[in-house]
Amino acid sequence: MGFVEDLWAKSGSIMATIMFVYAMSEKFLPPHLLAYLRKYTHKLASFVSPYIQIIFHEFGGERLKRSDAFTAIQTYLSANSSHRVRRLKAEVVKDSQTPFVLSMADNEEITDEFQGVKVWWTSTSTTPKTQSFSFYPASDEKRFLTLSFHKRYRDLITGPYLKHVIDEGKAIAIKNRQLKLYTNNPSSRWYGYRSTKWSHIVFEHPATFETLAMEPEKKQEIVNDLVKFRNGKEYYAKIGKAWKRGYLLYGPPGTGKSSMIAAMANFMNYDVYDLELTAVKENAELRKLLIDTSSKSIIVIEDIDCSLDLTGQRKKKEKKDDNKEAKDPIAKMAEEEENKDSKVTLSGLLNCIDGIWSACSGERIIIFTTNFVDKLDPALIRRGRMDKRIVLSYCCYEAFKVFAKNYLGVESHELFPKIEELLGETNMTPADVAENLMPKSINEDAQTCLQNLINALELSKEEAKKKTEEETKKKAEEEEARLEAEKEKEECAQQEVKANGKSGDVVKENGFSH
Ligand SMILES: Nc1ncnc2c1ncn2[C@@H]1O[C@H](COP(=O)(O)OP(=O)(O)OP(=O)(O)O)[C@@H](O)[C@H]1O
Repeated sequence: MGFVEDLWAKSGSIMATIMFVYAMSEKFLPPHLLAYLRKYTHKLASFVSPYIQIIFHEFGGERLKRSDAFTAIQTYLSANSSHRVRRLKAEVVKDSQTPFVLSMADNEEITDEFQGVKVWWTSTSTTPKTQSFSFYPASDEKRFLTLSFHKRYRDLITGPYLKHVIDEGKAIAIKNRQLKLYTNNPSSRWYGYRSTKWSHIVFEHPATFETLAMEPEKKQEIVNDLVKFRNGKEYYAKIGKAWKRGYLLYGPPGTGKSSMIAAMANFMNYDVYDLELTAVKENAELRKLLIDTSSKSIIVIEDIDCSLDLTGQRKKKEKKDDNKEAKDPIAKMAEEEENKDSKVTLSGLLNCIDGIWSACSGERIIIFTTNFVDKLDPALIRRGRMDKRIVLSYCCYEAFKVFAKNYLGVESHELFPKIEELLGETNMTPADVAENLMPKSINEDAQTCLQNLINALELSKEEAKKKTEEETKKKAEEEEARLEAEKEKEECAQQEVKANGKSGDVVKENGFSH
């Protein structure tokens, strides 16, 4: 049995080799001989071999788009077998974390195993002898992967194995991909037509949930929420809703809103789209930008209270700037037309989010940030639109401990109780705590840094006390001035009454005298 299995295995490998030889001969034989060879090799192969071959071409029929299956299989094979193959090919791949990606070189063969069944993969490329001209750079080279396996395992290999290969290939690609930070450019106008698009840079923010200073329970709650969302594909499909989640982050400046967004993006491995609403001139443009976002992305609208005013209209400032730009009469007419009803409004924004993403596949997160939650329109923050609110506030003791561990490598210290006490007595943002705790030179040890923080907290407490005293004093002075003014007013009124009373007497007297 072992011998037979081995024989079959060998013949599978031989078949793969025949395919190479065949592919190589494509390069050198004249076309009419090649046609014969093709016909008879296939006949012979199918007659003698119990092996099946599946071919995956790099490009589809139109050769415009690289086949997703090919890419996923190549990623899977590169990750699982690059150490087993002797000849590798190095390619610069746009979105990869590494400078180049290694994959199996042409005409190499590797063996894979699935549930105890052996399969063989070969990579082949052919260059037809053609003089035809093409616009597509890869059009003269055909590359394909061939999978060979025993026909006994047809169901296992064409079903579960290929699914496993493609799923794993996609997962590896996501893990290895380089995150991007997109920003929308101010839209430009060309004879009445507006156009806008995203431009991107590599996203390399170092913030993670480990570096984020906040209460551990709150942090865990957010992580759990994200994991639930990420695994929620079936759930969202079942309830018939778009696979999206909205977060509202609010808190004073320097409390970690941007750091939280970066930590979320790194944790989820999602691209970030930083949507600058003030650069968007009309709802149609907003729609286009939202449609252009990829799945597995976080769309961020920062300082929402500054981007749209409370009635949902765009800020007047941008409108003024826009007028300056529109000197051409045609463009001016188009702009006047557009101004009638196409401004970016709050309802436009919300409808875009609800409507477009219901029709788009893939998962998306939208995050609004604000320093002033009370200023926001209730329509924006109502449940369903903003699924979760996250308050980021002044630094608490738990958050300080994260900084102490990350910045100084200390988890306990005799100065901790003093810091806990001071943090309870004064409001200091995490940004300021981080700034004060960070060693200023290599000579500063943990003790010095903690003492620096204590000094800063005491100063902050002192300043806050002084400010409160000044405010109290100011209020008292204002109250005194108000009372004084009231007293003066009363005295004036009394004097007036007196004066009027006297003149009344004169009138009376006069009346009498008449
Ligand atoms: N909770 C936090 N955890 C870790 N680092 C923080 C935190 N809050 C602030 N920081 C530090 O302070 C700096 C400023 O924080 P960040 O930009 O995230 O605050 P923000 O709330 O977004 O501020 P703004 O409202 O001004 O944009 C960051 O570079 C980060 O190092």
